[in-house]
Amino acid sequence: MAPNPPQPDELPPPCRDILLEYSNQVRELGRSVLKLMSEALGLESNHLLDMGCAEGLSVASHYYPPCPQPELTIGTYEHTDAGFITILQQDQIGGLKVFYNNEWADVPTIPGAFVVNGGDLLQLITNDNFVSSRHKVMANKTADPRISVASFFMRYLTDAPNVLAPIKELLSEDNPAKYRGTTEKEFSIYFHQKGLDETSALSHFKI
Ligand SMILES: O=C(O)CCC(=O)C(=O)O
Ligand SMILES: [Fe+2]
Repeated sequence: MAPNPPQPDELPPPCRDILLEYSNQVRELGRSVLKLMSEALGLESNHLLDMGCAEGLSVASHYYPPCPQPELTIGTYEHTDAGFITILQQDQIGGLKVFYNNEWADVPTIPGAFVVNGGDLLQLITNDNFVSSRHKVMANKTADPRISVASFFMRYLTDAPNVLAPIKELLSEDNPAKYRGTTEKEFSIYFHQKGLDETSALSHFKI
């Protein structure tokens, strides 16, 4: 949806208007979250926005059919997201788990609430101040399918002028940069080549 939005007639008519409206609204929400994250890091509130963290947006809808034998499979394999943040809307079915305090925890379904996952590029530019969340989706035996909408903040496979590296204000002699500089394009190409597995794309960029 950004920086190169589709032509409306490229989107399926049943979700055309709502998808365009949703992505505008979710982009605003993402901008607010990124401002709060900048402040939490002790930076100017526009710092992450000025680095381009809200310039790219891809929206993916997921449909997980009910599964008669969920113990034999998985909905989405464990992974971290590549970008800065992901704003996720899940329905009431549940099944999303996040790796927290060394164990897999259920992410409760709360009507009207969004889940915000930090991604690998956020971890890279914050030099591990924010760590990307490992998450996965379990298959469900429920009568209804599970539907989720994930909004990824990143310019995937797109030329972006800026080089991304750990933010200087967060570094010190005792806390040197842990990652080399990269671009959203280089990072996303590497992330996709690697595929979704338990390994982190970040190790490829470690100094
Ligand atoms: O369906 C979900 O709740 C999560 C999907 C997900 O992790 C992703 O699209 O990266
Ligand atoms: Fe994900």
